[in-house]
Amino acid sequence: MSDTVESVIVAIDGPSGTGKSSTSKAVASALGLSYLDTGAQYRAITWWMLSNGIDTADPLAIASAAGKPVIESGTDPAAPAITVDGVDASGPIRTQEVTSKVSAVSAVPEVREVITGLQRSIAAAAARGIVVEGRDIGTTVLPDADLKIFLTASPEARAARRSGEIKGSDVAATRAALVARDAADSGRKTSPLAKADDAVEVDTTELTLQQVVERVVALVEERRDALPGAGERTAAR
Ligand SMILES: Nc1ncnc2c1ncn2[C@@H]1O[C@H](COP(=O)(O)OP(=O)(O)O)[C@@H](O)[C@H]1O
Ligand SMILES: Nc1ccn([C@H]2C[C@H](O)[C@@H](COP(=O)(O)OP(=O)(O)O)O2)c(=O)n1
Repeated sequence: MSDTVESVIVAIDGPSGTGKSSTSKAVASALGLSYLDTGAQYRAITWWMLSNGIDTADPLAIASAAGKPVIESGTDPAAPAITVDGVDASGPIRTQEVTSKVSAVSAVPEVREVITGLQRSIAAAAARGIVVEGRDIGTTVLPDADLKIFLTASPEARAARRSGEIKGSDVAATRAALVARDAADSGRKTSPLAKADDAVEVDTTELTLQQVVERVVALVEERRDALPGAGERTAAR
């Protein structure tokens, strides 16, 4: 291992409830990396559209408004933060209303162009490296990431995890909503949810969160040790 710790970019993609957010935050904290929740950004723009009376069933209206909101993401894994036009949006982006509209809004190419640009500039500014989680990070946003992980889990496990977060929620209804959102996210034309050819797939169905985190941390360390020196690497990019 070299004396200097190389900057490393990690992409973690997968469907809802596979453990992307929990794993990414824990891996970033363990390795001293920045963290970016790209789903929160799509939720934030969706919240802005709803708050500003934009019809989320009208792709043209969404497209023409896509550049208006100012979305800022914090990158501290211990304190994830997101603001829209300077207002804290971390609570409102998790409502059922936003969850039910986010796939339609995030399928609009103009929205993806704006948000993808933001994501690339945040990743480029992360001096020690970053863990970026989403749906199209390994395929589209950061195709040169040093390590790509694709998390999966059975729909049953994912629904049980998600319903565990909301008191009194119905597992069958949660499962149906998850499967519908995955189908919309995987079926859209512009950068759908997909596993990159060079991603490492980790099925988390039978693993604890701690086991997933340990596996990903080991993969990052292995990859980081194999990276060329910082000088050579900068020149190569
Ligand atoms: N391997 C795992 N085993 C059990 N529960 C998990 C596991 N990974 C994540 N969870 C839990 O499942 C829920 C969804 O995880 P989250 O990280 O938000 O998934 P995603 O970001 O992929 O939607 C959270 O309550 C989290 O604590
Ligand atoms: N890179 C990304 C991240 C999220 N999205 C869209 C599709 C997802 O259904 C929504 C919400 O993502 P989020 O990661 O918050 O979803 P869950 O945590 O699984 O509920 O955003 C996307 O299109 N591309």
